[in-house]
Amino acid sequence: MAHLTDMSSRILIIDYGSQYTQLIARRVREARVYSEIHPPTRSVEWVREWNPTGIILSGGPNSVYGENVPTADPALLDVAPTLGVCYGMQLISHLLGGEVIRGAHREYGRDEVIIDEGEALFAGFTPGERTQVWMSHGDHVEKAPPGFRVVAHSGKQAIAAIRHESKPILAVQFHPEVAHTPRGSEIIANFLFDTCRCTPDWTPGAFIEEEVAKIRAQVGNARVICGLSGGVDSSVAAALVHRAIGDQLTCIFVDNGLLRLHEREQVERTFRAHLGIDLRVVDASQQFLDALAGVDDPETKRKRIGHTFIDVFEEAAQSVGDDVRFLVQGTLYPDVIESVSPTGGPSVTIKSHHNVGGLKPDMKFALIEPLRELFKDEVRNVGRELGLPEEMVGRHPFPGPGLGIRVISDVTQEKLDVLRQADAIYLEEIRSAGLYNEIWQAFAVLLPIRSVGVMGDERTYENVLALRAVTSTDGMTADWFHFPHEVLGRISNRIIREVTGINRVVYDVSSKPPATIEWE
Ligand SMILES: Nc1ncnc2c1ncn2[C@@H]1O[C@H](COP(=O)(O)OP(=O)(O)OP(=O)(O)O)[C@@H](O)[C@H]1O
Ligand SMILES: O=c1[nH]c(=O)c2[nH+]cn([C@@H]3O[C@H](COP(=O)(O)O)[C@@H](O)[C@H]3O)c2[nH]1
Ligand SMILES: NC(=O)CC[C@H](N)C(=O)O
Ligand SMILES: [Mg+2]
Repeated sequence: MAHLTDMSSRILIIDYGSQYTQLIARRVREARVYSEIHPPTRSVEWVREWNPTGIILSGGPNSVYGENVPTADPALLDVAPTLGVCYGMQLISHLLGGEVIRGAHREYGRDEVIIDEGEALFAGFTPGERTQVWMSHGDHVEKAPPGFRVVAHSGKQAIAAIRHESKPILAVQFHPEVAHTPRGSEIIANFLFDTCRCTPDWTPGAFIEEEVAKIRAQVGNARVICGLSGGVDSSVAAALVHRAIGDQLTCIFVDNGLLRLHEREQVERTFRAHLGIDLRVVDASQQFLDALAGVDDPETKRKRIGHTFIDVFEEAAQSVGDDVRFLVQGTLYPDVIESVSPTGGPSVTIKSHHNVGGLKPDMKFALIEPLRELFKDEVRNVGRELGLPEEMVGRHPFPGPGLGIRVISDVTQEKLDVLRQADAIYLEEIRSAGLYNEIWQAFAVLLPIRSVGVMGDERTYENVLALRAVTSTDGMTADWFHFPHEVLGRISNRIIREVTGINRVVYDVSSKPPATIEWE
């Protein structure tokens, strides 16, 4: 890989706080062009100095006509070719004299746009063609600014894309960066290569070597522990760090009592079979149950779980050695963006992932998180490159807070046992129907709602279980999985028959957004 500073093309992404900003970076990365994300507070002089080949303005949660909202100096639009996305498009319109208003209905999820004419941003598309896109906005551009023309529209003539008549300023209302805009990468590539004339010479193939070098420099001779869950991210992080520092690394697997049926045994077995790394298993289930007793607020649960993890790691570190100064976590970008604002930009907290927003503030370790800017499927590829078996890299994600955020309301041992049993049947049936690899993630949720049923002529009054299964590539957007009805029927029958405490099963048909994958 050529060194970053030698790159002939560089894209500056300005983060207005969208959940998807890093996905823009990822698409640019996939097109083999170098990019960096920066907050909207960078001055025009700073940007000129940075010398971008092109600029992308991300989406964001604010409304451009609101007070104290992030904005841009209009002079920015003359520094380099610019593409505005969602809030970015609204901002360009607002700055240059167009009209942005709150719409009667908000548009969330799938939509279609019609390409109005032969526009370079849509090279490869046919004029008049309808193309599927992902929308997530409440405001819209009612009138394009003077000097702009509309190059795509949606629904009832709503403006979906605009371009300046003579300057390289383009904007789209939808999100080309998400996987649910199937031809979004082509649109971004058209901007990069047609409008910005970028050269595709940044290949991330040496990501591993670069990270290995960084980790060695950071760690020196110190000892390092890794929070290992057996999931994809921590296994890949462990393998990567092990490649860098070998025996200085010890992995700690915490049984937090919130794991799935037989998970502890399975993780130990797979890990020992495939990775020659020192592994310690710590049983901390009672500690987690105590921390969760009586808590039903999701954010409080997440923070208690996050803090308890660190307590457990700190204690475990003492048995590893006196000089444990670093904690490796398999944190990925979605964990970060949903928890905090990574660039100091204006994103809001959606949920505090236990390993980011839920961390203990006075923790003793410095963090090593080599995957912090990547997405799940990119991590899977790094894992394959490192030689990890498909059994590890192909696993469905399972969140650190585990069943603790799938028992809605307060967590007790009894509820966990009911959920664990139902969840195991659900996954067993998915596997035996041959659907495991078609689904990105599947799990059951125990609801604090009871309903009346009749079983063997007797009245029952028991809990409702919700099933969730989604398709996704990166966890940032997701769609509910379309199960064959007979499989759903079989799952429901088995759960109601075999699990005492559940007499009704429902299936969750919400996409993300506007829902999230987990319920809490
Ligand atoms: N039971 C556990 N024991 C030790 N560390 C854990 C445990 N659960 C989670 N962690 C830590 O928290 C991080 C984030 O968890 P997360 O579930 O996002 O990732 P993962 O478990 O590695 O992968 P996956 O998303 O495939 O489940 C993990 O990478 C790991 O470092
Ligand atoms: O390790 C984790 N710690 C957490 O606190 C956490 N919360 C959600 N998730 C997982 O992240 C992905 C996106 O989930 P959401 O759509 O619910 O935010 C899904 O794969 C979730 O299972 C977590 N993983
Ligand atoms: N996703 C976005 O960028 C949304 C922009 C703006 N907040 C709206 O709702 O229209
Ligand atoms: Mg996990």
